[in-house]
Formats: sequence, structure tokens, C-alpha cells
Amino acid sequence: MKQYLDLCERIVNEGVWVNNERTGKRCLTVINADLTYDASKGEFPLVTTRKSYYKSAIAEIIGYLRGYGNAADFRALGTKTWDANANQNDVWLNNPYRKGEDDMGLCYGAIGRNFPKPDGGHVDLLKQIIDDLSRGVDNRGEILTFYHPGAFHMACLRPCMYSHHFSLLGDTLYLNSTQRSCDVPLGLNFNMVQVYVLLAIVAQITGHRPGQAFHKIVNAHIYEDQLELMRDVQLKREPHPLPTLKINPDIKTLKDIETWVTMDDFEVEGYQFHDPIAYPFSV
Ligand SMILES: Nc1nc(=O)c2c([nH]1)NC[C@@H]1CN(c3ccc(C(=O)N[C@@H](CCC(=O)O)C(=O)O)cc3)CN21
Ligand SMILES: O=c1ccn([C@H]2C[C@H](O)[C@@H](COP(=O)(O)O)O2)c(=O)[nH]1
Repeated sequence: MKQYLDLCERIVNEGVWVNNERTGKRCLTVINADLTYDASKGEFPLVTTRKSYYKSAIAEIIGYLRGYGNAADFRALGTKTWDANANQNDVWLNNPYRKGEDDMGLCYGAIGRNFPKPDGGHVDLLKQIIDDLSRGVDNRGEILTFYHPGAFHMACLRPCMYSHHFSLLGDTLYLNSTQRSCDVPLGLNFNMVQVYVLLAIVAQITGHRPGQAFHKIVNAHIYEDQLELMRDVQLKREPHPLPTLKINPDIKTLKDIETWVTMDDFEVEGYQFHDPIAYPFSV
């Protein structure tokens, strides 16, 4: 929690105003932040200085792992967070590749689970990684990437947290996740949860102990219409101790994640939080 609040303070104190053409808004911005979550100690990185909707965040990452490319599938899993990008952005609404209501196009898991090969066909990057890690193999390239510049024109948004690199040391699993662009009040609140859950659940289904997750952010920003709430409300609050996350131990395979897992399989214990803050969202 301290590293999140330190990043927010740093943006407020040292950030530089940058015009963003896509949203038409100005963002107070810093470059480079490195956050670490220690899953071996069960340090679940949940924001406590406002109510955090962690089930919604977990639904997003499970949807990516399932290869979803449709906001209705995300809603069925428990999050409405893709509705706006799928259905309210004029550039995407006018894109000839958009396949109707709720389509998000080729992004996130829709790419990573079905990555096009230049010589034809596709690769399921996640399945390859799970198969290797389950055999105790780390080939030093266990990278789940959602980043395909050749598909950007076929998606509602480029992936923000675009790369997840797994490593094995003995029986401990590590994760390095990289994010190119980060909406710190809204997105990061979710992304921290997602990095932790990704490490914890992949460790669980491949039979390893979760170690540390290293989360690299390149462009970290606060939108102009979020600044006052962050500076004058959220940053004035005292954080509570971190809660712990319990994942249903019956989840044992990638197939389980793909077929029956719901948000009821994730329980947070000991979550103390301050009142909700409704930050404006930029489509
Ligand atoms: N501008 C922007 N910021 C983001 O963080 C973001 C995007 N766009 N587009 C793609 C996804 C969608 N994400 C989102 C979208 C909405 C919320 C949001 O509204 N969160 C509220 C309520 C969540 C709920 O009730 O489920 C929050 O208070 O956290 C969070 C992340 C993260 N991403
Ligand atoms: O997981 C996510 C997804 C999105 N974001 C934020 C970061 C930016 O504010 C927008 C995306 O805009 P771009 O113009 O494509 O950079 O969404 C996030 O923080 N986390």
C-alpha cells in the first residue's frame, strides 16, 4: 500500500502535464515505477484508502486468461469494466473490424491465447507456459505477451499491462509484469491485484510456491479530472493493514480456470477500507 501511495504522491509532486490525444485530456505524468508484491508472505496488494472492487479486478484477469474478446463475457464473469471501451469510443465504433455490440477486437487474451504466427497458424502462449512450468521447466522465455503491433488497428485499445514473464527458481515461481500506460487512480488499483493473482494462481496450477511479483510501469498518470480527488481526499487518508487472499484450492488446472472458476473462488480476509471514491473514467 505504501508503494502505491508513494507513487501517487510522486505524480502529484513531480508529475509533468502531458496532453493525451486519444482521450482529449491532460494527464499529470511520471515515467517509470517499480512495484513489488511478495506472494510468499501473502501480501495481497489491495488499496485500503478507498473501497477497492477486487472481484471486478480478478474477473478481468481471469477473462484475459480465458482469451475473452467481448465485454459481455467479462460482464458474465463479474465486471463491467470493458463496457465503455467496447461500446462508447467513437473511433472504435467506426472501426470496420468491430463485430457489433460488446466486441473488443483482438486484444489481451484474444491475442495471447491465439497468437498469429508469420508462417501461418496460431500459438497458445499461455498453454505452452503452463505445460512447461508444470514439468518444472523454465526455458528463460516463459512470456505471456498480449502485445501485437500488427493487430492494434483491430482492437478497441492496445493492451496496457502487456507482458507477463514467469521464472522458476527451484520450486518457487516469480513473475515480472510490464505495463506501458497506467491510470493510477483507477487502473492501478486493479492491476496490482491482477499481477498478484496471476502469480498466485499460476503457481497453484503448476504445483509451485509463489514468490515475488515485480510490476514495472512505464507511463504512470493521473487524469486532470481525477487530480483533486487523489490529492485532497485519497492522499489525506491513513492506510489500513493489508488483507490476505484465499484462492479455492480445488483449482488445479488451466482447464479449471477456463471452465468452472467464478469470483466466489476468491475470498479476501481482513479487508479494512475507507469510503469509496468514484473517480472519473476516460474512454
Ligand atoms: N482510462 C482508462 N483507465 C483504465 O484503468 C482502463 C481503461 N481506461 N480501459 C481499459 C481498462 C478497463 N479498466 C477499468 C475500467 C473501469 C474501472 C472502474 O470504473 N472502476 C471503479 C468501479 C469498479 C466496479 O464497480 O467494478 C472503481 O472505483 O474502481 C476500473 C478499471 C482498466 N482499464
Ligand atoms: O489494465 C489497464 C488498462 C488500461 N489502463 C489505462 C491506462 C490509460 O489511462 C488507458 C489506456 O489508454 P492508452 O491511450 O491506450 O494508453 O487505460 C490501465 O491503467 N490499466
